[in-house]
Amino acid sequence: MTGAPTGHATAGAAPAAPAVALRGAAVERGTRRLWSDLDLDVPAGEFIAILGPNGSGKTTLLQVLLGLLPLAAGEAQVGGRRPQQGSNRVGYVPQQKALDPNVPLRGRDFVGLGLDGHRFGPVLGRRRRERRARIDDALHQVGADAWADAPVGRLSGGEQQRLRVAQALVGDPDLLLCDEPLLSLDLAHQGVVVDLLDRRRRDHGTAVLFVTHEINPVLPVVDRVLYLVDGRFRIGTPDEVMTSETLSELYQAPVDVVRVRDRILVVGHEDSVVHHTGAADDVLMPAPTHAS
Ligand SMILES: Nc1ncnc2c1ncn2[C@@H]1O[C@H](COP(=O)(O)OP(=O)(O)OP(=O)(O)O)[C@@H](O)[C@H]1O
Repeated sequence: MTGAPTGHATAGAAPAAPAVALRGAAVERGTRRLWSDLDLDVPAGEFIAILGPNGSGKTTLLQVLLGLLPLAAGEAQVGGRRPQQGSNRVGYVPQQKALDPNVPLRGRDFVGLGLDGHRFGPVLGRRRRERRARIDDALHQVGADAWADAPVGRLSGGEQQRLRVAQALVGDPDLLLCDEPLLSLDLAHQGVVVDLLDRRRRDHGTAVLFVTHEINPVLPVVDRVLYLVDGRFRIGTPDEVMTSETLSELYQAPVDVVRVRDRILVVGHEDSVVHHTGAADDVLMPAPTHAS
């Protein structure tokens, strides 16, 4: 199932290469094929949530698009080119790992790592001021002005996570790859980050691939879902993919999907593995046998 792209490319603009194009793509880790035959076009401005249990290959897909891992079969393009390591057109929010408490970087240094040297050249005079202004703006967008000069290793997990988002945005990317960027964020700051990414894709046409175990915080902004389970996958709108029938087929076990107001609750049975649906749902849903 493939839903119609609902991107936000500017009307009247010359047709551009999609932000991401995958054709017959397959990935392997060691001797294990994680998924194959994946076709996906992501136009400018589209917001795609990537869901699936632990180990289904969500992060691996981002690594392919970052040019860190070759496909085992098929083709991948980012902005019409083969994925390249270190591309300044791609912003990346990696899966969260606490930073070393002694890392000798301030918040603004950490965000500045998202700007490449080619574009700014020697950082002197006007360029230096321009660079500083962009970093300040990125810090401000994630509400991190207060710790611009604080050592990053001493910040909380959520504060560090907001700096990672600022670092991904500061380079003005065409594609944002986000690996569980809401982890460690309280509900208010989850909303800040989701609104920021949504504004970014609407105003600048940045395509967003957003790996998450929790669909509800992004449900209002998601165009399509790519749901990966044990080599099987579905692509489509949330209404197409997030159904009992589709998820039961993917998990090959009974899964109930229930809509409660504007939220989706996913309940697994026996050995099926389902994702959490967000802290606010925990009171509403029975605990699954396993939850990723
Ligand atoms: N560098 C590596 N070498 C070998 N196997 C790897 C490597 N990185 C990941 N894997 C394996 O590939 C599989 C997919 O990993 P991946 O990180 O893409 O899953 P994921 O869907 O992002 O999972 P999670 O929800 O736990 O983050 C896992 O079984 C993992 O153990």
